[in-house]
Amino acid sequence: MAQTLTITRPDDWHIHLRDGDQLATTVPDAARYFARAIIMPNLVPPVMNAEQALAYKSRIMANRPAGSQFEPLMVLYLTDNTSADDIRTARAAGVVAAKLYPAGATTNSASGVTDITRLYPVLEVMAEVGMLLLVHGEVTDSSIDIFDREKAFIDRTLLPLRAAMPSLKIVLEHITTADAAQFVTGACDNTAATITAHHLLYNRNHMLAGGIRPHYYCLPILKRSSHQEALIAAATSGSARFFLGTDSAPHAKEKKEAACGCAGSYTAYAAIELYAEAFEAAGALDKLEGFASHFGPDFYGLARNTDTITLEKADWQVPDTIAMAGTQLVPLRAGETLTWRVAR
Ligand SMILES: NC(=O)N[C@@H](CC(=O)O)C(=O)O
Ligand SMILES: [Zn+2]
Ligand SMILES: [Zn+2]
Repeated sequence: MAQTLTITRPDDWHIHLRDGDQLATTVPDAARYFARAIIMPNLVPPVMNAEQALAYKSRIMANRPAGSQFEPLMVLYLTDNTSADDIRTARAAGVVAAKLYPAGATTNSASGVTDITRLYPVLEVMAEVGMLLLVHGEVTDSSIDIFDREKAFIDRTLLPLRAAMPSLKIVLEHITTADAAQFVTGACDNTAATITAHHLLYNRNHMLAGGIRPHYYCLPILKRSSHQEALIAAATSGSARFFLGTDSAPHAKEKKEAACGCAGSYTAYAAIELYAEAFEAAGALDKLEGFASHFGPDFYGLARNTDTITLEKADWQVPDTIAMAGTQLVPLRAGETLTWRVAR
């Protein structure tokens, strides 16, 4: 009898589904067993208002597999021009959060925010109407080393923002450093973070030692192993401030394997399987359910899912590529073996 693990059905609190024909690949992958997912709004052009969020949501729903109950949770993309009215209208339309992309920080962030302090009145309204602030936490200052950009963002932007806006719920997305884990642990109760599977499984040696591996390149960039260890400790600590967000971010193979490759790793095809591997390696499989299925909905003020999924220990080979909208994408761990799978 294979080892099995049954947990409350999980949700993904950070995913990129892209748009158009790409949804035919990304939505079924996300909907395999996640009940809900926070849909990142960094399309081109971005999802900036309620109308665009609802239209995007219906394009996602149109790509759900037959019988799927998968629920996309929509997010607004903050720009310098986002108004209090945009927030109120979006909240009334069911949008749950707004995303802060410092302008230029990551994929499709060109329309992002140049100075967050000028949006403080808008953030006040978010706190008032119960909309969360999701943050890509990196400075864009080119004089700051890429490996230090998350810590610099915490010091320069997040600490003052946290102090100025105590009643705003803030999720620091895809954290990559011990500094970020410490910030979240030490901040007020309205503070949480998502952690990706790849930041639990890898450090920058995996990306750079013995050859450059572009499919490990994502932002914020993988850090040294001491940071990886701090993330594993946070994710497996049982603290309700840390929960699952894959940051699965598909880019076509030729856009990754290029002289100037795009940032983002595709993990949605095997998300919970990859997390199970990381938690098992840490001797903490008993902590996976809280991280994957309880703490996210608790922080968002949503009900936990009531049904379950079962993982089983069984080797299987990851395909070399996955077809997406007339291109191929190379999933993280392409051609390698995974040791967990979701039982049917
Ligand atoms: N994580 C990434 O490296 N890329 C994401 C954007 C993001 O989440 O920062 C993408 O949209 O490709
Ligand atoms: Zn990001
Ligand atoms: Zn992301």
